[in-house]
Amino acid sequence: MAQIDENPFDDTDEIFETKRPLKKDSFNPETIFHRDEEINFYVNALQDVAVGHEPNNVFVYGPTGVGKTEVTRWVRDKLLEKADDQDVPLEILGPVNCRNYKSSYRLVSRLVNEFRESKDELPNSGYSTDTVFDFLYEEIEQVGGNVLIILDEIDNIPPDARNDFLYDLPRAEASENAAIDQACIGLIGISNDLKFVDSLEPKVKSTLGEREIKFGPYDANELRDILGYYADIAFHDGVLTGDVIPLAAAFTAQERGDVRQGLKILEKAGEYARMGDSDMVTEEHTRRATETIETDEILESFENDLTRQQALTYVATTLAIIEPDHDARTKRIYSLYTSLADSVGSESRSERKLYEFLDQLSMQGFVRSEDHNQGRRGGRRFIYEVTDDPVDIINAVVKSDYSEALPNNVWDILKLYKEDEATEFEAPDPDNDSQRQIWQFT
Ligand SMILES: Nc1ncnc2c1ncn2[C@@H]1O[C@H](COP(=O)(O)OP(=O)(O)OP(=O)(O)O)[C@@H](O)[C@H]1O
Repeated sequence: MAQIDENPFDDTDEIFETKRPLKKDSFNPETIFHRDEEINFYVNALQDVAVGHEPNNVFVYGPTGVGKTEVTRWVRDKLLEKADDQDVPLEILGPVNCRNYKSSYRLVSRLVNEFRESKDELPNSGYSTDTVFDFLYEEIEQVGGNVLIILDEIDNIPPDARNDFLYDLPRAEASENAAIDQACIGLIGISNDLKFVDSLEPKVKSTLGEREIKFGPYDANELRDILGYYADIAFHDGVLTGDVIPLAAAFTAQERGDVRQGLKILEKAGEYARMGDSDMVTEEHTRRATETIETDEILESFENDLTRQQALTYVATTLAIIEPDHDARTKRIYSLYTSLADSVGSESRSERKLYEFLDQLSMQGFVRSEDHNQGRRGGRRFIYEVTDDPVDIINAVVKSDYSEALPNNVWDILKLYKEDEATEFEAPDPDNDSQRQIWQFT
C-alpha cells in the first residue's frame, strides 16, 4: 500500500531533455531537410511578389505530415524579409487552418481580425457572411499592395463557401462587386485531400492551381535525418541506442512517410523506456511503440476528427467486416449502427443519413467502398472496407468514449476473425429472426 508521505513522482527525467519537439506542431525547426526542390518551386511561384509584381495563386498538395505547412512558413518568412529589404509593400495572412473554423463566417471574420486591433475585432456572430467578406475586402484595400492569404487544409472550408474563398477571393480585384482597386490578392491553398481537388469545379481548380507544388512522402533515409534532428533536441545525450532512429524511420517510411508519425513513435519509445526505469531507449522500446501507434492514431481520430454519428457508423462498418461470412453492405451496416446507437443511448438517424456518414468517412479516408455490379440480376451494391486493421480499430474503440457501444462478445468474434476461422462460423441468416443477431448488445 502506498504511504501517504511517499510521493510516487520522479524528481527528474533521465530520458527526455524537452518534449516539445516531439509534440504535434508545437515546434518550428531551424532547418528544413530534403525539400530543396519544393522550396525552389515555391520561390519561383512567388518571385513576382518579392519585387512587387502581382501575385500568382499557389496550390500546395500532398499527404499528411510531409512538410507542406512548415515549408510554407519558411518561404513566407523569407519572402517577408526580402520584401521588407526592398521596401516592397506586402502583407501575408496565415497559414490559417480552415479546420479550426466550423463556419465560413468564423473563417472570414478570423481573416478580418488579423488586420484589426483587438478592440475593433468582429464578434463570433452578428453580420451576414457577405457583409463580413465586404469588411475583408475593405481591410485589404486599405493596406493596399500585395496581400497573400495562406489557407491550410482548404478541404475543410464549408462546401457552400468554397467558391467564395477559392475563386471569388483571389479574383476580387477583377470583380465589380468587391471594392478592391489598389490591392492585389494572392491565395496560397494547402490540402492533403486529393479527392477534394478532383471535386472542385474546373474554374475553381484553374484559378487556385495557377502554380501547383506537390509534396511526396519522405523515404527512410530522409526520415532518418529529420527524426534525428528532433531527437537530438528532445532526448538527453546518449540515451538513444543506435538502432532507434533507423527503426522509427524505416517503419514510418513504410507506413506513409509522415514525420508526425515518426515523432510520435520516438515519444512513445522514450516513455516505454522511462516506464521500465531504463536509462536507455532501445530497439525493443521502439518496436513496442510501433505496435501501439496505429491504435493510438485511431483513438486520436475518435477524439478529434469524428462526430458521434460518424464514429458509430465507423464502428458499425468494422463490426460488419469482422463478422463471419458477411459482406459489409449498407443494409447490414445500418442494422449494426442502430444497435450501437441504442447501446449508447444515441438516437439513430435514417438509413439515408447513414449513406452520408459513410461518404464523409470515405472522404476522410477511414473507409472505402467497392461498387459491385450484380450482373444479370441487375442493380449495384456497395461493399465497404476499413482502411485500418479492424483489430486496431476495435482496440481503439475500447479505449475511447464509445467502448460501451461494443457488443459484449466482440472479442470472441474478433478472435475468430484474427484466426481466420471465420468460415467455420455460420453467417446469420437475415430472414431468420433468431439468427439475425450474432452480436450480443446488452
Ligand atoms: N523537411 C522537414 N524538416 C524538418 N521538419 C519537418 C520537415 N517536414 C516536416 N517537418 C515537421 O513535421 C511536422 C509535420 O509537418 P507539416 O505540418 O509541415 O506537415 P503537412 O504536410 O503540412 O501536414 P498536414 O497536411 O497534416 O497539415 C512538423 O512538426 C514539421 O515541423
